[in-house]
Amino acid sequence: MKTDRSAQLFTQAKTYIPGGVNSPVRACRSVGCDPLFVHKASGCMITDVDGNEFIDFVGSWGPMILGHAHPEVVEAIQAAAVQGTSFGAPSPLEVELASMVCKAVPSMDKIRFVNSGTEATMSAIRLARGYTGRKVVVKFDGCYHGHADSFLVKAGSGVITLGIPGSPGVPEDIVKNTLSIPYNNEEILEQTLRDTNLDIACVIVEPVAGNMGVVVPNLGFLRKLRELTRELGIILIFDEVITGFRLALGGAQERFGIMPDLTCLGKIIGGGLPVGAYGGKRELMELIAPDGPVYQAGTLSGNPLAMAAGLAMLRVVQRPGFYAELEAKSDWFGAEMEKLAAAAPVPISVNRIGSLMTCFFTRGPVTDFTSAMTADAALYGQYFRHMLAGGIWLAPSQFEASFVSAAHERSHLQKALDMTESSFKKLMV
Ligand SMILES: Cc1ncc(COP(=O)(O)O)c(C=O)c1O
Ligand SMILES: N[C@H](C=O)CCC(=O)O
Repeated sequence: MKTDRSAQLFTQAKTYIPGGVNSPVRACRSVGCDPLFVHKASGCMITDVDGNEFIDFVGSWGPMILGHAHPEVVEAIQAAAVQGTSFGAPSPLEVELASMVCKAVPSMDKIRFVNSGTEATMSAIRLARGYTGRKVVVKFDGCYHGHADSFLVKAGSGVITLGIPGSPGVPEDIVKNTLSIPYNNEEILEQTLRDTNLDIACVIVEPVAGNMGVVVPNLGFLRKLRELTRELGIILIFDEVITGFRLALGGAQERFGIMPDLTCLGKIIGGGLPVGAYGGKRELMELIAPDGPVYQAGTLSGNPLAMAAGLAMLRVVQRPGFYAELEAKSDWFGAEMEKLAAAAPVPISVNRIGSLMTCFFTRGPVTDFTSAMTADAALYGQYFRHMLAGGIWLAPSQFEASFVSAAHERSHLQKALDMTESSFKKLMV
């Protein structure tokens, strides 16, 4: 594969940008190659600056549920752009998207738009602390909630990929108010939440973990989490930045029938433009300024281009049969992957729910951070490189999700399966 132009750009990028990238996992270090620079993307295809074409299973880390450059999304952005790109004042599109999201997400009465998933989670824990008057945030090992100080404790995503245990620059005083406990472990959960020495304001959870690779929760664990937090007056925050509008129109909460107090969103609701949001019960959301004293603001929040893109995307996903179709093809794809994994020369464990999947290079089952960490990241690196050479664009880390989109047709998925079969055969232990 010719990669001269990407190599040139990477050299130039490293001169001006730390590691040559604007988000660490993109540097592809854990999979042993340099990043390819993207020229364009359309549907489920992505084309690099050297003209190589790939079937994309990253989808910009989740937002592109319709595939790239969906005509209705592009048209909406163009139409919004000619009216002005930011006003710093309310505009009608925000109201329309807010009402659409609140109607779709079962537990959400009110919503506040921000500019990223990180801003959403950071603001949600501030609100939880403001409401309860308590300090401690409980999270789960291997879950990732963005890069705000409070979350960089046993975090997932790039933090695992790069093997960074915490992060310099995050004061001890902040970290001591974050408690990270194992995912899917009801006993430790109950012990922790009932500990009267802890001043717990909230629990934040990915209702399906996507940032240590995909880890599906035991329903009993999520139910227990809901019961205990309700009983103990602790705010339950679902971080649905990945799962929102992906696992169902109403996200994981609709799929599992478990309602949090606050929900964080991002990715799909911005149609591929920078966005985040948090929302929930009226009584909580009315504490946010200017209605209440919990301050949170943003120059570009409710940006008209992001609102227009999000609205266009959400209109499409609400069409009859959208999720049933995405689910059916993901089920078929996942089942075929499981057959290939079972026949592979090395142990591989496939975790999947709906259109989210991770092949862990370990015997499994992978149910939490400890079992995810038994995966052989070097073997994943080999797999990644074989797949890339065969025209398949996967997440450049063992500890991330793959995403199937509405734009993937059976032929694309079959090509990915064929490449997977031959890549598995080439793996060298
Ligand atoms: C579950 C989850 N929460 C929060 C974030 C942070 O979102 P962002 O990268 O938009 O800040 C991400 C992704 O990065 C995520 O996957
Ligand atoms: N795992 C992250 C989002 O879900 C990956 C995105 C990033 O941090 O670049």
